Amino acid sequence: MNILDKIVFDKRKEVDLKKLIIPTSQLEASALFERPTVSLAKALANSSTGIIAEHKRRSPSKSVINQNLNVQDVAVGYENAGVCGMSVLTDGKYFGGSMDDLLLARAAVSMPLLRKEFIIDEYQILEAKAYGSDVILLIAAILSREEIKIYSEFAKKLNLNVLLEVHNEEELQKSIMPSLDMLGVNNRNLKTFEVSLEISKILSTLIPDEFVKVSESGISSVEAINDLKNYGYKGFLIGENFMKTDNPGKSAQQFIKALGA
Ligand SMILES: O=C(O)c1ccccc1NCC(=O)[C@H](O)[C@H](O)COP(=O)(O)O
Repeated sequence: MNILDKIVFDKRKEVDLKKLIIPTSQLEASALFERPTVSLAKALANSSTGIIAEHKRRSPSKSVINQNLNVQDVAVGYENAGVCGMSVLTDGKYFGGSMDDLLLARAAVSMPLLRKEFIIDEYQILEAKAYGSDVILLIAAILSREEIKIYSEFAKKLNLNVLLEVHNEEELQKSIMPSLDMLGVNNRNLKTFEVSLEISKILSTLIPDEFVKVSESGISSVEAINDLKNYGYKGFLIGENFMKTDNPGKSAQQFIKALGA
């Protein structure tokens, strides 16, 4: 099994267990379920910087990145830095995240929040909404076209934005459909961890204009962003580059200042 297979294997067990503990009726009754959501796609389309900053304690590829930070401090720092939105990893086993991270971030900021998760069940989309998320991530490598359609249409009914993530042409071709808001190209191969920004450049011409284009992973320089902008990218998801520092908000602020957009 590669790492993605392992994550999905564990995720199925986790979701089955959660369903027994918190029924969907309880998720739907949560106060945040009625909260009007904020569009990340619109924020990116109207931005000249396009940064989506991530909260990421550890990862399968890098092990520990930073376990010493308070998620609310990180969220407020990112918002004050002027990022367009924040990605909150909620997977516990492989990334050290939690649903509480999402809830705490939601309580601290008003910018769009992306639940960064391995979604394989509608239950997780209800959970995302109940815990204050504005956006869900769907990963083409772990979903069929039919599942992408069902989950993205379900998310749209809940007024959530959908970011669909691909890593190669085959994943992109099978995924294009009107119920997506943003198409993200992950520069990291989630099976081998190899990172190349060239993937974003190669796939850029195949992404229809109606979708906001997002480049994800391995981005650590202003030069890389300025280069990717030439390929039509409006969003840039950055995790480790900010999270490896003592003050991710300040790092994001300096990065955005250097972008000078
Ligand atoms: O980051 C990993 O090692 C990883 C491994 C397996 C599945 C997903 C993984 N990462 C999720 C992400 O897509 C990134 O956290 C995100 O794009 C930010 O990447 P980076 O700026 O390189 O931290």
